[in-house]
Amino acid sequence: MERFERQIILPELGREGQQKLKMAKVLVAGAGGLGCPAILYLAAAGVGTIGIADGDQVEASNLNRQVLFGFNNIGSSKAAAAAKFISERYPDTQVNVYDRFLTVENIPKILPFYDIVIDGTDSFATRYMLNDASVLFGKPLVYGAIYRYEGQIALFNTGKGSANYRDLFPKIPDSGEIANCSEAGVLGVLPGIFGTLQATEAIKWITGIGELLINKVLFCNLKNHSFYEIDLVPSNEAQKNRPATLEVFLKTDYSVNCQTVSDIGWNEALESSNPKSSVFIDIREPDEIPRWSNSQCLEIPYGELEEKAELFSEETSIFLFCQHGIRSRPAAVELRKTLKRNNIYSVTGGVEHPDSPVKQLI
Ligand SMILES: Nc1ncnc2c1ncn2[C@@H]1O[C@H](COP(=O)(O)OP(=O)(O)OP(=O)(O)O)[C@@H](O)[C@H]1O
Repeated sequence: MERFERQIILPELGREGQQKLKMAKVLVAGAGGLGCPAILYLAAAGVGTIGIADGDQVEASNLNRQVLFGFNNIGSSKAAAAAKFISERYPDTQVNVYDRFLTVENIPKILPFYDIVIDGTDSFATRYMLNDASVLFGKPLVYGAIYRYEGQIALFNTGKGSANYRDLFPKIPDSGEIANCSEAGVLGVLPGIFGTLQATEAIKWITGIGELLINKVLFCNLKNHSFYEIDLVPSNEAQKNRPATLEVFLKTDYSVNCQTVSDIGWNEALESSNPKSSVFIDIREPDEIPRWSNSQCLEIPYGELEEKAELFSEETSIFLFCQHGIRSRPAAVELRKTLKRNNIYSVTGGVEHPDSPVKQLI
């Protein structure tokens, strides 16, 4: 009781609210930038059972924001490392570890056990899959997403008339349209703020405190301190592609809907390329430096790419690169669509990547 004294004295929470938290079961999908702070504050607040699902391992580049991990965790399962962190500090929290990615096959066995789910994942395929599962199993979903200095959060699927992810994004974007943290970068505190807001929304839903973000999306931009909300109107039209039954859900291949572009690293691209059957194309503007003088590399700025790419035979693999790998991704998506073939790649990290031959020449 002493551990929760400061929140029990909150008039709206009290012993009753604390008991509700103790009885609550929250599933956190993804123990990454959003998931880590969410898990930490849920446990600190006294949520009785937390499920942590993630099939990934800790990398050094995660440490600026995934605050449950340190250098000693590099290479370990994120779900197991997060669970260890929590169990050591809050032995009164029951932690269930799912050290695997959530999929259409495993989520029907996991989700029904929980009261609410927090989405801390980073792929469209998973976001739509989690959303559709939460509707099918009648579980509220706390949505959160971040980009560079901005983020958004909402509470979906709390019952009849409550909007879900498909009302916010009816059309699944091509994965290349929007960069993720590894391409766009992220200030570590941003997922800290949004993961904590997600935990807050879950705690409010469990205890019945305050107003919930139902049919609303909250946005925040850290650069100019703007916090604002928009209304979200549920629509039947947005729901037409959502599997209506468990049977259809189990057969849905979410990764097919999210068209993926094969990103390729410099080392793999260089190894698999050969002058007769592949070409590297620098899609930057001519004044961008450093340049790569290599017989296998052509310089075709993004704007001229579509018309000139017709010149390459179907067998030629095309490796597109730019400064950081941000423009080459949508360029590869567009070119794959135009030329109707898949042997077109975006080289991860562009010329600024440490493995890039251009960087190594400097
Ligand atoms: N289907 C899924 N089930 C469970 N966890 C998932 C699923 N898809 C993605 N995740 C996890 O969501 C987390 C998202 O974290 P975050 O956005 O911070 O990115 P990251 O993948 O850890 O790092 P980076 O994008 O920099 O490589 C990751 O740990 C990832 O493994």
